[in-house]
Amino acid sequence: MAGASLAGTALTDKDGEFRRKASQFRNWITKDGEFQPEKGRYHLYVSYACPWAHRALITRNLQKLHDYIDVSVVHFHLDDNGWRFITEAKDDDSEGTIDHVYHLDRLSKLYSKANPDYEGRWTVPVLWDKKKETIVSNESAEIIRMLGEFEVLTGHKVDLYPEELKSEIDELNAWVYDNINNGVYKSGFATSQTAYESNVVNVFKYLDKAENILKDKYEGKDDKFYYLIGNHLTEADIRLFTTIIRFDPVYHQHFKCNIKMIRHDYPFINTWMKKLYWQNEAFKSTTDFDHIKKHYTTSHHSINPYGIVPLGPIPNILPL
Ligand SMILES: N[C@@H](CCC(=O)N[C@@H](CS)C(=O)NCC(=O)O)C(=O)O
Repeated sequence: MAGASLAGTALTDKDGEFRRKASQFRNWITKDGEFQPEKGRYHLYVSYACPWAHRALITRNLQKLHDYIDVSVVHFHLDDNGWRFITEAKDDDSEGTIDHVYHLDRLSKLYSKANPDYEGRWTVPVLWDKKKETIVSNESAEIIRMLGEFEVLTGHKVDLYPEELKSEIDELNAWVYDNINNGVYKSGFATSQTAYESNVVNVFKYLDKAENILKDKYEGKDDKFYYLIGNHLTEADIRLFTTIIRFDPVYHQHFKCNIKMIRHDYPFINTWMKKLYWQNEAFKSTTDFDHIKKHYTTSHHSINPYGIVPLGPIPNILPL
């Protein structure tokens, strides 16, 4: 399975449907477990293009972990051998960074180091343990929760999953994941008209649902808060944001999610996204539209064989 073509067809089942496989490294950082929070022990491997890795970058930023967990960024272009790193350090990260830990040229080699028999896909994000030389987790949903454990060292914690909101967050995360986060991929990677149509219609059904949640809360109010759940920024906002910020620039055309646009048709989601982006540095500083656009449009050859990167929409996100 590892190395299967990202052209699209090898990712779909016989019925033309894309079904995402479960992540395989599922350890947890905990105060008194095998993987304890320690300064400098862990390293985060990400792609700036990837919505799942973007969750981890936003959360690292919100939890103020810059001095605790370093980051390596893969090149935006993904090929049949997976993600790669640039091998000579450069002043900017427009094409990613070197692998700061091992100077590897391929992410696949990191997975082999953790488990030589690994047969899954070589995905980002990866939370790497430099002490045990293994992968703690390659599941973004769990990585963003465990970053909260560093509170014992930093004395700082933004509670993104507060006790009293847990069930509401879980409920929202579940349908957002299946129908929106993963829904855009199911639309874009579909290799039959039927699979595409049912998935794309479904994406918009659930965007409508998210729009109505925000509308019910904020219509007619000039509220400084603008969050999906309660009056708090929670992981639910982070998890929806990383898909919505990519929607007009990429998913609308590249994944053919073009029944509506966020900026024209979803005023409440658009305001919510713009507030997060323009008013919270953790969201803006981790969003790299160049990596995002170039990654999708140059990596999926069956969707865009010549790898032409579309110029629009201009701008990628509207001002507040
Ligand atoms: N369930 C994983 C999914 C991660 C994932 O699919 N990442 C994509 C990038 S957006 C990837 O690395 N794909 C490389 C490949 O499939 O070869 C998570 O949320 O952490």
